[in-house]
Formats: sequence, structure tokens, C-alpha cells
Amino acid sequence: MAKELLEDKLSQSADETILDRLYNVVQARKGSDPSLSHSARLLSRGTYKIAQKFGEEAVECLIEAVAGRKDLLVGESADVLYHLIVLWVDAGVTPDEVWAELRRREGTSGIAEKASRPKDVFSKKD
Ligand SMILES: N=c1c2ncn([C@@H]3O[C@H](COP(=O)(O)OP(=O)(O)OP(=O)(O)O)[C@@H](O)[C@H]3O)c2ncn1[C@@H]1O[C@H](COP(=O)(O)O)[C@@H](O)[C@H]1O
Repeated sequence: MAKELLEDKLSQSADETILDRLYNVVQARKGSDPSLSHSARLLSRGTYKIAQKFGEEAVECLIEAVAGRKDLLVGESADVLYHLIVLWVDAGVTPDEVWAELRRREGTSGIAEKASRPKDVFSKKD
């Protein structure tokens, strides 16, 4: 293998996160046997069910946050991320697209970004 290609491969795997790996697994499960894979089962049930499950997991996550149960919040957070990835696979969104959007926002304060938005003429707020 050419040196450049090998270096490229090594830097790609160093950049790969657990979320990228989970996405690849869930993507590969699409169309497989729903009795053997929870991801395949969810994906076969369609966008409405996938969105509903994501919403439920998000609510469970916020309940643990509000209750101050940090240990349970960790598990619920993992559930939210898994179900978000199933949502991406169903919608055809790739992690790279989301990472690129996060990189684009990097270093821009949310306060400054909001202040730079065009004024909504219908907004009641000043
Ligand atoms: N991270 C997860 C993960 N988190 C949660 N879950 C499953 O999500 C399910 C949630 O159960 P619920 O009762 O809330 O939901 P449900 O069974 O759809 O019930 P209903 O809402 O339909 O009543 C459980 O079966 C969990 O095991 C997950 N299933 C899989 N993964 C990852 O996905 C990979 C592929 O999994 P399979 O697609 O199952 O091979 C695994 O190796 C894991 O890395």
C-alpha cells in the first residue's frame, strides 16, 4: 500500500468515534432480519415509530436530568444517542454531515449567532 494511502487510512480510523462505528453497524442492519436485530426491527417499522422512540428516550433522559439522577442519566443518554443514530439512518443523514455542521459552528458563540439572525417582523419580542 502506498505510504500516502496508509497514512490516510490511519488518520481516518483515529478520527472515527464510537458514534461513527455505531452508525455503521445500524446502517448495515438495515434490511436484515428484524427477529435478530433491534435496529432492523425499528427501521422496518418506519419513520413515525423511529421518531416516536427517539422522543420517548429524550423524555426519559430529561426526567433523569431534572431528578438529578446522574447514574441513570448516563444510560438514558446512551439510549438517546442510539435512537438518534437510527433516526439518521432512516432519514439518510450521515454522521459526517452532522460533524461538519458542528465544525462550522465551532468558535461561534450561540449568543452572537442569535443576535446576527435577521429580525423576525412578526415576533412580539423586541
Ligand atoms: N446501543 C444500542 C441500544 N440501546 C438500546 N437498545 C435496545 O433498544 C430497545 C429498547 O427497548 P424498548 O422496550 O424501549 O423498545 P421496544 O422494544 O422497541 O418496545 P416498544 O416501544 O415497541 O414497545 C431494547 O431492546 C434495547 O436493548 C439498543 N440496541 C442496540 N444498540 C447498539 O446497536 C448495535 C446493533 O444492535 P442490533 O441491531 O440489535 O443488532 C448493538 O451492538 C449496540 O451497539
